[in-house]
Amino acid sequence: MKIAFVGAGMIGAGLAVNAALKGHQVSLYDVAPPETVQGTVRGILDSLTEAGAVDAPAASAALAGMSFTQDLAQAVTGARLVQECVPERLELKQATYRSIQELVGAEPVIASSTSGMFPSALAEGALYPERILVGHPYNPSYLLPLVEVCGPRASQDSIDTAMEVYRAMGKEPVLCRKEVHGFLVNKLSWAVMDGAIQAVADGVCSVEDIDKAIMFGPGLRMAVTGQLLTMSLGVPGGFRMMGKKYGNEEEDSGKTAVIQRIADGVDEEIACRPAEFGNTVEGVSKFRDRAFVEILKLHHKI
Ligand SMILES: NC(=O)C1=CN([C@@H]2O[C@H](COP(=O)(O)OP(=O)(O)OC[C@H]3O[C@@H](n4cnc5c(N)ncnc54)[C@H](O)[C@@H]3O)[C@@H](O)[C@H]2O)C=CC1
Ligand SMILES: O=C(O)[C@@H](O)C(=O)[C@H](O)[C@@H](O)CO
Repeated sequence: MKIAFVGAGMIGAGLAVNAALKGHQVSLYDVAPPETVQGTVRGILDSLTEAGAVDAPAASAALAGMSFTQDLAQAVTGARLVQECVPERLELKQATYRSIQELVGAEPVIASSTSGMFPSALAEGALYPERILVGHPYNPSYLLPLVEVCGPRASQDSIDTAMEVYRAMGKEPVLCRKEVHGFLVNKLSWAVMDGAIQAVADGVCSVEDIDKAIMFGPGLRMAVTGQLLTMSLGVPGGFRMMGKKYGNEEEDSGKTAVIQRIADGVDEEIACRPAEFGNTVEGVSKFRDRAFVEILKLHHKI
């Protein structure tokens, strides 16, 4: 399938490389000269090759499958999805969508990489607002799998198409059902950043120590088992027993319904995991430990 990337800087070029490495037809449109964008793409492919993520023939084939243009019509015509990655300016994004939809109508889904703008604001004034949603990636976009899809007012076909295209790019799309500040995890990422800044500002720790604390503690766990599964693994009996273990039984008594919902969700998450990643509590714990060992070896901690 053809996927177009409008704005091919740090984020757009990275996502375009993902799509090209999966064999899709990829077009990159930017106001910068094509050779500038090609240079960005080559740099990403070199990084992936040096890191052992791809081999040189695959990198060359990916580059050959990409077209670089300053002609928007050429870039977006025939695209299933247009990933918008222009600078974080609302008017610029809205003008970009109008230009795209004037050229190709409601054909492509338009997904914005925006860090925090709401899809309803982005779609204001659009010819086909139901085709506009957010597909928020994480830097470095050529490696981090997450794309947060958010579009409560987009059509179901638009949502389904975006999820399908991201999976075909090898990404891990998750659906953010409501327009909330920071979507699913930018909100958490910004909260961690604010907390880290405050700890340093208050003289509680150094910059290096707060980063070490995160990367060798909760950050390492989150990288392998998220947050809710992580906490569940730390308590015999799982999430249902958290209050008892940490002495919050009285406080938790008022949250029984949500704790039950989380515990049931963790049980389902474990059961739905592929066997090789562990689909029992014991299996997940063993997978977790294997993953920690590999990461800690890179940090020369093992
Ligand atoms: N950098 C990051 O860590 C992340 C950024 N984002 C979001 O992704 C979007 C892009 O950010 P970056 O890639 O970091 O910015 P960037 O500045 O690296 O790339 C933006 C690209 O857009 C091009 N551009 C400017 N005006 C244009 C126009 N009218 N039409 C087409 N292209 C145009 C620029 O030449 C540049 O190549 C922003 O909305 C940002 O908030 C999302 C996740 C992470
Ligand atoms: O951190 C990321 O890669 C993304 O969440 C982003 O959108 C931006 O970096 C944003 O967090 C900057 O505030």
